[in-house]
Amino acid sequence: MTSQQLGDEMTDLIIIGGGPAGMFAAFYCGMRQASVTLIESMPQLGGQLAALYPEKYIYDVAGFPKVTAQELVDNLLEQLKLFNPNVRLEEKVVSVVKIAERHFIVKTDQNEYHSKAVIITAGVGAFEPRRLEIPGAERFEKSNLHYFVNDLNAFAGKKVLINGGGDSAVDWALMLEPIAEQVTLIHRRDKFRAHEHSVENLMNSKVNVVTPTEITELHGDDIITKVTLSDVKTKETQEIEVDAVIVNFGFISSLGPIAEWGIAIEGNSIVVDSRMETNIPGLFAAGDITTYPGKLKLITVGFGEAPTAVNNAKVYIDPEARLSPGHSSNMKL
Ligand SMILES: Cc1cc2nc3c(=O)[nH]c(=O)nc-3n(C[C@H](O)[C@H](O)[C@H](O)COP(=O)(O)OP(=O)(O)OC[C@H]3O[C@@H](n4cnc5c(N)ncnc54)[C@H](O)[C@@H]3O)c2cc1C
Repeated sequence: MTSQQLGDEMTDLIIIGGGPAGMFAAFYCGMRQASVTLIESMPQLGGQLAALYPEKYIYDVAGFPKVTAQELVDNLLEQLKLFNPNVRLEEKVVSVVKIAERHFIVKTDQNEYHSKAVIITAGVGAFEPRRLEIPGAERFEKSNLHYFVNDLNAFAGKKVLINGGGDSAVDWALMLEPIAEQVTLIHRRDKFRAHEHSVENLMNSKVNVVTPTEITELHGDDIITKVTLSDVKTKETQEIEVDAVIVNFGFISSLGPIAEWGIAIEGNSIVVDSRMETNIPGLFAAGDITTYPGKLKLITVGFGEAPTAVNNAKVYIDPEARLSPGHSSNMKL
């Protein structure tokens, strides 16, 4: 869904953050025939749902008695594809500046975008994986040190070392075990935090589980070829040969630069009015990032705030436009 639409081209809206609120807001732009660029710092859309709890069931989204977080994200993706918006992944927004009425400049760590209005749906801030704290480790991030698994088959026939003790680490180990030549899972504690059922499957699988162990050295020039593992208690070390290292220590998030954009902030949240507009006209916000009296940080609330923000942004962009979108059931798609 990504496109090369970059630089000076002006869109009606830029949406910052591709969690559920941002995804639904981007879809809703299509409902109002507003052009949009959706920018997300992670390699995937879905926000907290995809990053933190993809396998968990959610019970409080209207119309879904029970849905896993990933299924909800997949459905949002399908809905989003209806209008095929411009989606920019792995770009972190670093600044938003209003240079004139109906003209914002949004800079990411890679590009500069222009739009008539902006909606911030940045949740608890940009997510980043918690990284391996070994000097020089970052030089392998472009080759075989991974913090995400997007394609299991990329590890086919390989010797894979996975480091982590939560659900993702254990799930990846179990999913890769039949595909990879060998899977070793290490964790610095003896006990895994993952779901008991997954841990039981792990212990009955062919995954080589080594605990309490941590990585102390990565060897190789452009790619990691060998890893030194150290027993956390005895400090005994061993070296193992690897083709790939996958680290899952969870994610960290922070409001980061958002706090410096001149927007009224209360605690870690952006103050909005009943139009979901911030103190800067034309700059709106929706979802977990917002605050107002009685605010609830729930997916379903973000799903309501997103259309409110888009419809009001539409009026900001074109004061002649109607606020009310009419009923979607009257549309012919
Ligand atoms: C374990 C867990 C279980 C939960 N269960 C439920 C539940 O059952 N029901 C419920 O209603 N809610 C639940 N929640 C809360 C729910 O996940 C949040 O309310 C929801 O994710 C908020 O959506 P959002 O789109 O506002 O923000 P987020 O999901 O946080 O998404 C924000 C996105 O913006 C991106 N971003 C931030 N800053 C930038 C930037 N500068 N540049 C680019 N991208 C940026 C982030 O990377 C992120 O992907 C749960 C939360 C957790 C952690």
